[in-house]
Amino acid sequence: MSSDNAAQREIEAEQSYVDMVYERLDASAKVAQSLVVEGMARGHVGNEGGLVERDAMVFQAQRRLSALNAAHDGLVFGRLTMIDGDSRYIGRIGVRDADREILLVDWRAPAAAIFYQATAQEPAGVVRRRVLRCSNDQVIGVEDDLLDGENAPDDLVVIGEGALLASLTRARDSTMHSVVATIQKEQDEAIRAPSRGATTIGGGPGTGKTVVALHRAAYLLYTDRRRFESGGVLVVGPSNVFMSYIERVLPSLGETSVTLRSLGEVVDGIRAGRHDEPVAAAAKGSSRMTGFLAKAAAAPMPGAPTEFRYFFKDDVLRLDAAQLDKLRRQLLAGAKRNRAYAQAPAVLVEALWRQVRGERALEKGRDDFVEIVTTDDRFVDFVEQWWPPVEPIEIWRTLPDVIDRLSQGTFSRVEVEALKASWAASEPSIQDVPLVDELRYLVGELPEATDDEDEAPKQLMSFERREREERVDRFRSTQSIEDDGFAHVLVDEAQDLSPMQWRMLGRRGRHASWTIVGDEAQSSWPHPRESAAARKAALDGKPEHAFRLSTNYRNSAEIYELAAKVAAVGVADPDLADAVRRTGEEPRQHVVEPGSLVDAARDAARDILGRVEGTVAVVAPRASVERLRADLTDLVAEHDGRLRVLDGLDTKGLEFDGVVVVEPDGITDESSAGWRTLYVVLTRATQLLTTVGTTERWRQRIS
Ligand SMILES: Nc1ncnc2c1ncn2[C@@H]1O[C@H](COP(=O)(O)OP(=O)(O)OP(=O)(O)O)[C@@H](O)[C@H]1O
Repeated sequence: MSSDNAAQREIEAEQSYVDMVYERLDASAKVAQSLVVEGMARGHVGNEGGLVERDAMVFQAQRRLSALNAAHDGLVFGRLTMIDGDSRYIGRIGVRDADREILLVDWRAPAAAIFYQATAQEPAGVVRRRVLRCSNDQVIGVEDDLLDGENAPDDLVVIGEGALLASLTRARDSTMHSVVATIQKEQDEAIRAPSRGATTIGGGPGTGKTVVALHRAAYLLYTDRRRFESGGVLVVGPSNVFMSYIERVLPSLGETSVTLRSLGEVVDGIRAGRHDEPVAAAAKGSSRMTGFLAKAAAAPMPGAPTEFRYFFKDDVLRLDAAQLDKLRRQLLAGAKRNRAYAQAPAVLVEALWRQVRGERALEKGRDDFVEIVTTDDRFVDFVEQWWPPVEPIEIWRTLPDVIDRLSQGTFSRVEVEALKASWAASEPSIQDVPLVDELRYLVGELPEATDDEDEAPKQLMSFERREREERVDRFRSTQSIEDDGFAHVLVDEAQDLSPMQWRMLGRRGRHASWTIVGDEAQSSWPHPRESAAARKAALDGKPEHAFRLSTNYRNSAEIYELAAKVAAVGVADPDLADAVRRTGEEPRQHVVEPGSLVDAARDAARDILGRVEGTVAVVAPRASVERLRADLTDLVAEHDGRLRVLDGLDTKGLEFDGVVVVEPDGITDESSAGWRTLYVVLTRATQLLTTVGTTERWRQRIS
């Protein structure tokens, strides 16, 4: 029998088992669907109990349905043949037959752990590990590992060269895929680590840190669904491009309840996608910002009145700037700015009452005075201007105007100018988001508005109702800070987090367990010590458990050898990974005249596009990427979806079959973290790498 025939026979045999599992999956989906319909019908009963019951039932059934649908593609991916002849099938979710017998073991269940843990040295009762390659519900191939040849029956068929290699050499597309069928032992250990304190996953580029962390999120949800689903799991990555790259992994593992946010989107209501230039970015990320922001959060809004005059019977009552300032401090000493909103009228009225000397007023007494003043539009208008409820973003907009006055000595002249220039753009950058978050916590929230006029803060009584609601609604465009906490926080590319970003995430993970993924050698943050201190504060004494991944599954050995030399310039003692896959394709380097740089980049991209099947990136320094993108519009359009033009920072965490690096010296010169950024860029390529530059100082430095 030829090996092709043998493989075909095995595929057919597996297909009949897989068909049976799909039949059961479809039956479960039908049950879930009918529960949704039944649940909806219960709503028509009309009483409150019926509605609550309906909501719970429909919610559960719909969740089950979406998990079943999400797991459909490639549902069955593994089979263990045990020493006693039994078989165990492993899949994205668990499936039982009509008699509740297990047909498919969920990959996260303890019974599936040996699928990942068994090795030829320690087979743990497994004779053969088989990976089923499927396209939707069709088995298209099998790849076997014989783990225990001595105990294998004579007729055991072993096919293929191993599933891992087959999966590593596939062409890359625009999204990351689950690696559930080929998780390696050291990766599995990090995935299944208990959820206590902070689990850190380190290792060089391409070692699977991201994909492992995502599988870990799915694992945690499986092991303690109540805790993690109700408390929430937050996954934070560096950029919007990165988030869309990873967004399909968890749904394909049947998990749809995880919150994915890029660093520019952590605060509700803000979607920032732009990086600041390095000087402004470093200043905004520094913990020196905290003191300045605290002052800005306490300062009067620009244009706030500095005096109040009030004519009352025989008196002219007056609060001057110094008195108002004192009252302001008194209010802020007692509560956060927006919380003090309700107390402001009382404090002002009290200060005015102390000035009353006229007999007529004194005779009528304090209560009469308070009643008259607080319902007088002149007073109400003044309070509204002097102590308005503020959105953090409104204070953020004042920063360029107050920085000179409020930050004396904290920032250098160069930093102040860079900050002002960056704030000239009307929308926040990625680096501004933690600043807005800091301000949210500094100013606090308004007390809940109430529909009952009597309970509403007094100062609003004579206001038009519509105006009040508008203001309060606007304020609420930012979610309540009480809702920020999560049960688990997973941070990817953590080496890049600035101190201010750590503070922002720390607030979300105060009571959470954490998974922290990173590689110092890829860091683009220039001040690691300051960040380490902020990280420590964010984790607040939680115990850390470290895992290190050692094999680079992404880069060819040829590409990684070049990149590793660049890493050694960027950081002392980089954590280098073992890249074992050789392709015979050495990276190419071209040096050209400045006038032909764009043409050379275009030629290199065209060449690579012709030699790989999957995605290609052209990567340039930040300062020139927009221009290059415009120059290459036609090429990008011609290769719809396969070619992207990016700057170095935007390539974080991504991978492409081919990469063209334009002007590497421009990338290393860009910031003090430039060499590490170049290391990141070079390690994005799975197969082909070409550099094109007008100079080659970087090559001389590493040779
Ligand atoms: N066990 C595995 N089986 C198949 N592919 C894998 C495995 N582990 C990792 N990979 C693949 O290797 C590539 C790199 O993985 P990933 O992006 O998670 O690495 P990383 O360590 O986060 O990299 P970087 O630090 O450079 O961003 C991905 O294509 C991933 O699917």
